[in-house]
Amino acid sequence: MRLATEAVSVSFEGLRALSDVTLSIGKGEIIGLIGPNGAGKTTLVNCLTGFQKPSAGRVTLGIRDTAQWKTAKFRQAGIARTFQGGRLFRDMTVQQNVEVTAVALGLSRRAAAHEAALLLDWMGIGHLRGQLASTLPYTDERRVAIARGLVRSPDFLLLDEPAAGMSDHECEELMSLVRSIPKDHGCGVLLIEHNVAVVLGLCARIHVLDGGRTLAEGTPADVRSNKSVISAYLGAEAE
Ligand SMILES: Nc1ncnc2c1ncn2[C@@H]1O[C@H](COP(=O)(O)OP(=O)(O)OP(=O)(O)O)[C@@H](O)[C@H]1O
Repeated sequence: MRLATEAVSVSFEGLRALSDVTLSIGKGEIIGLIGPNGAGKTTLVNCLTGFQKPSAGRVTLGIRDTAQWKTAKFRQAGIARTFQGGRLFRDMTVQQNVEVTAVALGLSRRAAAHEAALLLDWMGIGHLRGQLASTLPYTDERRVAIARGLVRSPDFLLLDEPAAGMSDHECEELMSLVRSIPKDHGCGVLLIEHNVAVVLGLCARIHVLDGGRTLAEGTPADVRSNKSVISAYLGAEAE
């Protein structure tokens, strides 16, 4: 099963945020989504997760067209995401933040508590269970957000710049967890990440957006050698 956009376009009052973008993610794959600020990366993730309806084109999950789906249905159907800001419930503990998602997705309180504990341990933050979300450093906030995304084993997890603002070391730690998500949780991952070297090292395929359009897509080797990517975006980093 694949999660896909087919020729998706999005316009905001005349501004073309996305034009004709076709992309797909398979279960078990890690796909990188890169591009300069304003390229349309978050808008594409919003389309894939039901937070934005395309102005044209389709978003499909397997053979299902999602056009009539409400936002909540995407998560119930196994498409999870994180947000740039983390979006935790600040007055709840770390454990409660994960539990409420599990309850919202149909687990009993008891099963939700169990699953939350397992996921927090997997993320390496089990010891923070009782801490209020408002007191967390942003590195741990992002981990809690990913744990929430993994509740009830989604088929796809879309991560919107989970490592933004992290040090190289923190980013490396997080990316080694991201790398093991397909194996340990059985889902496909789409990763937005500004550090091109990280994406090239982690992702089987990479999609490059620029000004809302697909500039290139392919393996890290394809992207690294693509002339328009080099001149428009990668510059010296690709040399
Ligand atoms: N709700 C909205 N209303 C109007 N314009 C929007 C809206 N959301 C995004 N845009 C515009 O659409 C374009 C694409 O934005 P988007 O956030 O998808 O880019 P991005 O690649 O995720 O950027 P960044 O790397 O800065 O997060 C930008 O010009 C942005 O200003």
